[in-house]
Amino acid sequence: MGSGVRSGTRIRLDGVGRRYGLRGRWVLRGVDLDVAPGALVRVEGANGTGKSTLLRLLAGLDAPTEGRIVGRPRTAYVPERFPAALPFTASGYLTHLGAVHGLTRAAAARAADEWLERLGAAGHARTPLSELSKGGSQKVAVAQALLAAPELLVLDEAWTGLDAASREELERAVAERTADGAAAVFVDHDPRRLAGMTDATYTVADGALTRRTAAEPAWPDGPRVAVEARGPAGARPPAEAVRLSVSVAERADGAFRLDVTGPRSDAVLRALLGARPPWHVVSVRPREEGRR
Ligand SMILES: Nc1ncnc2c1ncn2[C@@H]1O[C@H](COP(=O)(O)OP(=O)(O)OP(=O)(O)O)[C@@H](O)[C@H]1O
Repeated sequence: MGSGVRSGTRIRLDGVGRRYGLRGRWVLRGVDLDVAPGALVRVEGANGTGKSTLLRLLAGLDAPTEGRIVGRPRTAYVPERFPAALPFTASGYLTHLGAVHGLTRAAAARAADEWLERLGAAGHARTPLSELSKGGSQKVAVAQALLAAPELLVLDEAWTGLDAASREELERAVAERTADGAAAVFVDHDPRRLAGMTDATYTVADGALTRRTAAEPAWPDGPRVAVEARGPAGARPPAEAVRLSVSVAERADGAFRLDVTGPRSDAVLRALLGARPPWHVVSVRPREEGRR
């Protein structure tokens, strides 16, 4: 699925405030946030603190009451609640949206089928949206967001209601998008969601947004994978593979060992195999405990 991330597609919130109603309390105030291409950003906070408000602003579905939003990457959004009562089948709806995003009808239909397949919902392609289960309509919500390879993916509790396999698939899809240079901002109640991959975590509290640093190491412990690969004589591994790895070491025999967190391993392998000339992947193994 193509990447198509243009350069200069960052989005920045400058002193953004939002309140509902003229005299409503400020849900958010003085929020500064810069989301660069390729960044994976987690937003957390207690219930009702304004996480969804922030995500809707990022998605361009809502406008700030004060302050400004600079930059508008091609954006896709998975809402907390998906309006599933539209008069379409799953595949009809996705094809329609794909066409709205600028795909030809044939390409849109193909992408719709591919995403439904990846999310384990191919059997529901012809099911009317109104007849889908909660999990089924969540898969459609996720598929509509991934369909047109957005430059900014905004996910509000997008994993809620998905089965284990499609939760993993969504993590993989987010890893693929960010590896392709897209940014992603997500809220999820599970602290392990995309652990080891997030570039920054922000907390919303009392209307303010604060970057969390000390409590979260950049590369939390988690299952890791050691990839051994060999390239042309004297070459360093492709920059993209290095960027996505926790560590890179050259061995005496000239092969490289890249330590990677589980969710990033596919993207690292793609970077190695997609290099010109491609790298030869010698082995991919779970990394032994105690050798971190
Ligand atoms: N359209 C709206 N009109 C009026 N008030 C709103 C609207 N949307 C949100 N709010 C209020 O803004 C505050 C923040 O809501 P928001 O949904 O952004 O929080 P949240 O952190 O996402 O909450 P949760 O974790 O429960 O989803 C809440 O007090 C909510 O009632």
